[in-house]
Formats: sequence, C-alpha cells, structure tokens
Amino acid sequence: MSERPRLTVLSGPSGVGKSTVVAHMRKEHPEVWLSVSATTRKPRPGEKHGVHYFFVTDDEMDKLIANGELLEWAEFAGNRYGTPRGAVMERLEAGEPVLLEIDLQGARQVRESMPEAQLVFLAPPSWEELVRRLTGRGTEPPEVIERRLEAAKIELAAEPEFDETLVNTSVEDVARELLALMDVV
Ligand SMILES: Nc1ncnc2c1ncn2[C@@H]1O[C@H](COP(=O)(O)OP(=O)(O)OP(=O)(O)O)[C@@H](O)[C@H]1O
Ligand SMILES: Nc1nc2c(ncn2[C@@H]2O[C@H](COP(=O)(O)O)[C@@H](O)[C@H]2O)c(=O)[nH]1
Repeated sequence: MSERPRLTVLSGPSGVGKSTVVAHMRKEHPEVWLSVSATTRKPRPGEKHGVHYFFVTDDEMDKLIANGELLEWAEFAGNRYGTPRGAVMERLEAGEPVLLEIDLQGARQVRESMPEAQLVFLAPPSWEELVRRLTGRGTEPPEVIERRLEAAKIELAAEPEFDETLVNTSVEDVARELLALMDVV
C-alpha cells in the first residue's frame, strides 16, 4: 500500500497573503484539496458559505466542538475557527494532497494529533509590509486590525516551530515553492 501523503498546514500572520498564495496555486493545481473551515466570523463581501468558510452561529460551533467534529479549533481575534475532521480524513484516505490554512494555535494542535503533518510558515518580507497588506485589504476596522497585529507578533515569534518557512515576496514564487513542498510538482 502506498504511504498516505502528508497533510500540509499553512500558517502565518493575518494579512501575510496565505489565501492569495493558495488561490494562485489552486488555479493551476485544482487537485490540491483545501479544507473549508467553520467560523463564527461574519462573511466579508463576496465570501460564500461552503466555499470560503462554513459560516456558523456560536451554538453551531459549540456543537461541532462538543461532538468532536473538528480536527482542531481556535479563537482568533474575537471569532472561532475550526477544521471539519471528516472531510480531511476522507481526502487523506483517498490519497489527495490536503492543505489546511489555519492559525498558529490550530497548527500546534495538528502537530500534536498528526505528527506526520508538514507545517509551513508564511512570513512577510517585513513588519511594515505586513501592516500595509492587512490595512490595504480594507476588510477589517482599525480595532480588529490592531488585534490581528497583536496576534501577528506572537505568530512571528513562533516561526521556529515550523518545518519550513516561505517568505511571501512574490505570490508566484511562493505558490511554486509550496507546491514543491507538497510534492505536487
Ligand atoms: N506577495 C504579495 N505582494 C503584495 N501584496 C500581497 C502579496 N500577497 C498577498 N498580498 C495582498 O495582501 C493582502 C492580504 O492577503 P490575504 O488576504 O491573502 O492574506 P491572509 O494571510 O490570507 O490573511 P488572513 O489570515 O487575515 O485571512 C491582500 O490584499 C493581498 O492582495
Ligand atoms: N485554527 C484555525 N484557524 C483558522 C481556520 N480557518 C482560518 N483560520 C485562520 O484564522 C485567521 C483569520 O482568518 P480570516 O479569514 O478571518 O482573515 C487566519 O490566520 C486564518 O488562517 C481554522 O479552521 N482553524
């Protein structure tokens, strides 16, 4: 029997460009399966239920957690986020390359429960550029940006915990590097 492919976790501070890199990568390689998380955060304009996230109520999130349906979950900047366990396990069993885009707390939980997982940290070229990207995205009010930047300081300090670090200077370059780490190309 062939070895089960490793699960890859992509983490990094809010605004570093995780979603941008993953979207670019999946345009060329749709066979990379990206887990759709559940979240209590409200949708941003253009975000679709079941595509970008499963947008759930606090009660629904409580139930997902209580029923053990999440592989990992965390509270991040005032909202909860979690990875539905069933879909991830199905895809791994089917031999597909599986990617999770989650925060540091979630990455640490995956490391505990699935030590074979590959943890990749996406770093900004500089702190100033991270602030510019997060602010420039224009999706969060100033107080939420502040909370996310506070979290970013902790996340950047945790970079040595990861197996690999990619610096997001060029979306194209990082997408290529991530594909190589996932053994897709
Ligand atoms: N290499 C890059 N150079 C310049 N801008 C970039 C680059 N990568 C991403 N961006 C821009 O940075 C902003 C944040 O990117 P994105 O939303 O992908 O970040 P994220 O890490 O997924 O954030 P979050 O964790 O909050 O979901 C977006 O406006 C995006 O267009
Ligand atoms: N621990 C988890 N973190 C997750 C999950 N899904 C997304 N995230 C991370 O949350 C922050 C904020 O995301 P945003 O969409 O509100 O900007 C970011 O770091 C995501 O990677 C998850 O299932 N578990």
